[in-house]
Amino acid sequence: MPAQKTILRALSGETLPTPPIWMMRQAGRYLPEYRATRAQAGDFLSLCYNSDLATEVTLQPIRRYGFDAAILFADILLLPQALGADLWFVTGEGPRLSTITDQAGFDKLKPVEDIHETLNPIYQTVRNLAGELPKDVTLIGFAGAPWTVATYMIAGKGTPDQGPAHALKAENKPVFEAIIDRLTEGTIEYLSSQIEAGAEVVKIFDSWAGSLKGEDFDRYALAPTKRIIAELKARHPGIPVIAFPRQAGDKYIGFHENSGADCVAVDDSVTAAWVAEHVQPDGCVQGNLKSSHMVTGGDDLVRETRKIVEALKNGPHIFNLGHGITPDADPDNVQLMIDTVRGA
Ligand SMILES: Cc1c2[nH]c(c1CCC(=O)O)Cc1[nH]c(c(CCC(=O)O)c1C)Cc1[nH]c(c(CCC(=O)O)c1C)Cc1[nH]c(c(C)c1CCC(=O)O)C2
Repeated sequence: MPAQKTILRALSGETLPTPPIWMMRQAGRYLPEYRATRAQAGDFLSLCYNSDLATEVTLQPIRRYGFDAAILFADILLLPQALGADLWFVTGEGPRLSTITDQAGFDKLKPVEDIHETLNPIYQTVRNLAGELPKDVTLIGFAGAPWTVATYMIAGKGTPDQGPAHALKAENKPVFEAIIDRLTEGTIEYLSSQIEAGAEVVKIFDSWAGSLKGEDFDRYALAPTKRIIAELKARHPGIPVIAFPRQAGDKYIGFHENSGADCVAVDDSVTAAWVAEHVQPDGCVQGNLKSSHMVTGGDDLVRETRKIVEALKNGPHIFNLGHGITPDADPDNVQLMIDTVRGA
């Protein structure tokens, strides 16, 4: 067998002497070179849809740090936009979308086969990256999980408790479930096209999975993710999938098997020792350093990084943060984390 990339080895269940490493939001505002390219593009969405500049910002953290994986530069909210929702970003506040709260709103969405018209530039970014990345670096494509994307489409913005989506689920289940289904089918097509363009792994971000409890979690976080993974693996045998049901708590236990994911990414609300005991026996895990260490650095960063590497060293592990790096992070702290993981 040819020597494989370290991320792919970990995803196939191999325990490596040093965990491979990449970082959520590794291309982002904490990097001066990202801010410069974003200014050149004009704004965030123009950057996402400009394949050349999106390729450039994806490569920036690879050049600067030599991460083991590159993640496509795009956003989980491009899919609702491709389905016909209006999308814009308010500086300092975040995303805004036209809202869907009833059947009439749902009926305005486009059919799934129409998404590619909008998303073609994203596939072009993937093709560019497949050609330009160093040969030991793995290319990760991604999408949001249906529940998380639906919370933005229903509220029209990010919400602390996903209240509007929970309300629609309670008051108009048919429309709520129709949105989940359309997103599930759209996500299958979107990720399938990324894989055809050259993504070697795909990740499903369910950032708000933790606000679904009990049966709701199984129905609206787990089941759509399972359906997406099953269909992707049927179409692209062997494609590895990372699932990130953020803040799933006890629902992290068994998530590999229940969803079909090759790797479960864990946030920082659980300890690495707990993950080693309850989640890693089922397969590769990814995580889970607190993002705030990228701001504060120092001995705490080194100690906590070592603790995670140590706790997860007896099974397949990809080192990462528990959530995205924040704009106020110090780029030198990222280097310190990488040096600590690699034992430099
Ligand atoms: C919920 C969510 C979104 N987008 C994403 C999620 C799921 C992961 C998570 O929970 O963070 C995922 C995402 N967003 C972005 C990526 C690119 C790949 C990466 O480097 O990780 C990925 C994987 C770029 C981005 N997406 C966004 C930025 C910042 C945009 C800018 O340059 O101003 C980046 C680099 C904007 C964005 N996009 C979104 C929000 C809420 C915001 C505003 C918040 C913020 O400003 O950080 C939606």
